[in-house]
Amino acid sequence: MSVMVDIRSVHKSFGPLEVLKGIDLSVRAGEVTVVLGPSGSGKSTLLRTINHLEKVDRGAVSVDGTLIGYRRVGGRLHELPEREVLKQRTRIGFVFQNFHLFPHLTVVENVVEAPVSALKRPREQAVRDARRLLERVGLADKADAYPKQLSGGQQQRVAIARALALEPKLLLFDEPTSALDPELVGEVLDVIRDLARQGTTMIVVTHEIGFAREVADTVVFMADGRIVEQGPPGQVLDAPREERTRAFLSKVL
Ligand SMILES: Nc1ncnc2c1ncn2[C@@H]1O[C@H](COP(=O)(O)OP(=O)(O)OP(=O)(O)O)[C@@H](O)[C@H]1O
Repeated sequence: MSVMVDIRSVHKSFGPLEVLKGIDLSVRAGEVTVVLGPSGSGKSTLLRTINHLEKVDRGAVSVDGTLIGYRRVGGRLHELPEREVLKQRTRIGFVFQNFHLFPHLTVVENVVEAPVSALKRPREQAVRDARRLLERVGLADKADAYPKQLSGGQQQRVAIARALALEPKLLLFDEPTSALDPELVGEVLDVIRDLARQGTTMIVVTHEIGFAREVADTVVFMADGRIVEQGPPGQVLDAPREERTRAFLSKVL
């Protein structure tokens, strides 16, 4: 299977605080990687470097064979112009904890916005595609509602449909269920589970251990800016080698 994400020796600091301290990670196409770790360990920052919402200080991030944000010229890295970064970013779907929907747009308009503006898709076609995607996440009947008329779980499913509208080669989820009431978590995880079954390449930051066990091909455990453990869920979740992983799992399980 081809490599979709290749992260090499990535370092990132915010002022004096070193948040990523040399991350190496490889994600194969069609696989689901779940990232676990205590608060502040660098999980969100890692996701944000993958679609270049954060620039790395050192190291390299490639997605589908293209260095995001950088170009290698004669062995040295040169930054890509912002326009090219934006173009690459449109092929990576990002689903945030707090949905980030446009409140003044209806559900279908939220889904249509990016393909029309970023991919220059004709609006009529984008609306047809959007309605199909809304059906896929179980929200066909909410297409003309506004976000505030939906539950948190429904809003998050709209956010997933919106990410899918860009036909991304990679989907990133940053704690997609942590802002939801417990009874709404399942409906969002069901959608992600379906995407996994269809072979969507995903990196999911979450504290949902049961979900990780069921869906992940690889579980990555981060602590203090480093990946301290990674492997199949049976290994990392059931037989962790690291004391920090054991302590974390005993708290969240
Ligand atoms: N833009 C920023 N400016 C300054 N510090 C930041 C910035 N973004 C993140 N940090 C700091 O970097 C560290 C890692 O943050 P990050 O959000 O990546 O951790 P996390 O593992 O995702 O945590 P959580 O589970 O709480 O979301 C934290 O100490 C955070 O305060």
